[in-house]
Amino acid sequence: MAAPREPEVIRDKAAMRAWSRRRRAEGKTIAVVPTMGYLHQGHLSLISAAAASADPVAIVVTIYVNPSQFAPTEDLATYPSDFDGDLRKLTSTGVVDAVFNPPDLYVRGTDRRAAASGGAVSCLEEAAGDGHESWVRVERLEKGLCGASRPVFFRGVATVVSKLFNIIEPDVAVFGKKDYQQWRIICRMVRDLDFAIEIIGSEIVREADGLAMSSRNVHLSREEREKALSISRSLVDARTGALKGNTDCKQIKNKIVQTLTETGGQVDYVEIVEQESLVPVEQIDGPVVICVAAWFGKVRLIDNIEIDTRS
Ligand SMILES: Nc1ncnc2c1ncn2[C@@H]1O[C@H](COP(=O)(O)OP(=O)(O)OP(=O)(O)O)[C@@H](O)[C@H]1O
Ligand SMILES: CC(C)(CO)[C@@H](O)C(=O)[O-]
Ligand code: BAL
Repeated sequence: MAAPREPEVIRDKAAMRAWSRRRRAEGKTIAVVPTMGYLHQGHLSLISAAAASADPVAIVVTIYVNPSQFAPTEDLATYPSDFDGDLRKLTSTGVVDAVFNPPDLYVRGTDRRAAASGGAVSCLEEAAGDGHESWVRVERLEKGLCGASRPVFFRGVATVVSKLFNIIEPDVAVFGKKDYQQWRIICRMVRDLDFAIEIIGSEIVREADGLAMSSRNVHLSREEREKALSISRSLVDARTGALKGNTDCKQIKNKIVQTLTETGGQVDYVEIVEQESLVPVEQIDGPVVICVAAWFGKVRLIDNIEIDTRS
């Protein structure tokens, strides 16, 4: 493990771009790990993947809770944050060179409604006149799964990630497969819009008992957390069953819904889709991923498991 080293904290877009260009001029590959902070081992695994992606490499971790990916009914206001704790964790890795932590990435404009809420609108839909109005959409991939219940989510993600790419100008960007649809959408966006950036998808990091690590887990009570283990357990059971020949998707989905519901979860969706296209399938006979979103108390959790019955 590398010796602890405190990263440089950069809050200004122009300073960030200038920093990246200096590092590139020194011959370094720039790798970025976009996050919303409140870091855990899942995030640190993305940093390890960034460190392994090139040599010499300069690693930038972004910490920015992007308002435009939250609908007004969602949890922007309660999203956990602990910048000092994050900085300590990043320092302890010894490999992070810079943290990009901008106060705001959007031009708010002078629209009266946005100004009335201090410009701090949770969804930028209302920004009008001279405010932000340009959006990146990955039209088909954004529709299903999380896109069905989070209407502005992927538009906000694709847009803010494009902005981060334009500011940081990375060669490599690392995303977690925990947010499977998000990872696939970013891959498609980079391909379609000719961003010269290699996207690395990094495996899900779990707690010892199987729960996928997530910043939002902090909001689970002890009982909710125990019940939420039914997500990873039902996914592992489904995979074991599929590898033994139980490949009927309707049956598999019904079983997962039943397990989650019986343990007190409220299911948002359970879907079995092709890994790259995210098109739903009826039978598992190629590379698929089972994706789940479910509420435990006030916390919406997502998880997934990849299955390839041919391998
Ligand atoms: N358990 C995990 N394993 C691997 N990658 C992860 C894990 N949790 C988050 N990531 C990845 O970290 C990046 C930043 O995610 P984010 O900051 O939203 O954290 P998060 O834990 O997913 O938070 P939440 O799900 O509560 O929004 C994303 O690419 C995400 O997929
Ligand atoms: C990619 C991201 C940093 C964009 O805000 C966010 O959606 C996340 O943390 O997964
Ligand atoms: N990890 C994805 C960020 C979000 O849920 O808003």
